[in-house]
Amino acid sequence: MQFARINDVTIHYQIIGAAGDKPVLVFINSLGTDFRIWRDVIVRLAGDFAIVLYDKRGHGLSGLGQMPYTMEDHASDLAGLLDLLAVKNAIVCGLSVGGLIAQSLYRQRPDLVRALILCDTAHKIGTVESWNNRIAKVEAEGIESIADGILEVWFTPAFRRPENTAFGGYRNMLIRQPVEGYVATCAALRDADFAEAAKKIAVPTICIVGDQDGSTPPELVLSTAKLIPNARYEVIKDAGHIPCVEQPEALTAVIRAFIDFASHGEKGP
Ligand SMILES: O=C(O)CCC(=O)CC(=O)O
Repeated sequence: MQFARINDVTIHYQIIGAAGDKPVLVFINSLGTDFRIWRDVIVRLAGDFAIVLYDKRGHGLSGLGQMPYTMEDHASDLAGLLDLLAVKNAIVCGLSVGGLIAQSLYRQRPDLVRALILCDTAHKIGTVESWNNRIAKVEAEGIESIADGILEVWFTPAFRRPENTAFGGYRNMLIRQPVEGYVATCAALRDADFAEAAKKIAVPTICIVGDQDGSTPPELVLSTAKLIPNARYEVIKDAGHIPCVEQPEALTAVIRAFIDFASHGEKGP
């Protein structure tokens, strides 16, 4: 287990594989999850890449830090971690709020980013009203009070079968996140709108979405892909908001093909 002190917050991270001449791939998790959601993708990529995983502040084993949070605070934590690890020119893959952190990182520190994989995310997610309602409910009644509704957008009905033990495990992951970190990240989501910044992204980018994503549906993700010059767009079948859990094999294939394209200019997906 590895921990670093970045911007006065304890950040929990993991590195798999030494960089050497391998490309560095950074993964950023979504709201209410920690970096274990990437496990089934990582095991398919390890060996070919140096992989950096971390829990954003307020999630997993990372600390809470100063409230309130902005998307720029989250991105600054990641920049600090990559500086500490002497990583530059990484391929950065973010899921949902992780994708907004990736976009913010690119704005703050373009030297750290050589390509973007924006997974089940957008230039803007939700409305001020929807986030304020969620914040009020979670502050009053806890994360468990909204868990069933959240899990419906995270996963397809096939995954949500009661006998699927993984489903129960991911429910535990959600309801065990710290309320303060969850709520502060909801506020950062509420306040982030990267529509103008998206038009200025000048690195190879792919926008990926699960066909049954109830949080950032395909039409929203496509609208973001259309803002980003030359961005690719790919739909993962039979997946909700978290394809790295539900369809890791298909997602890994799309990631590999995109990296191949971004690295060699070959025809991607
Ligand atoms: O998943 C995220 O990072 C934010 C989008 C969202 O609201 C999904 C959820 O309901 O947990």
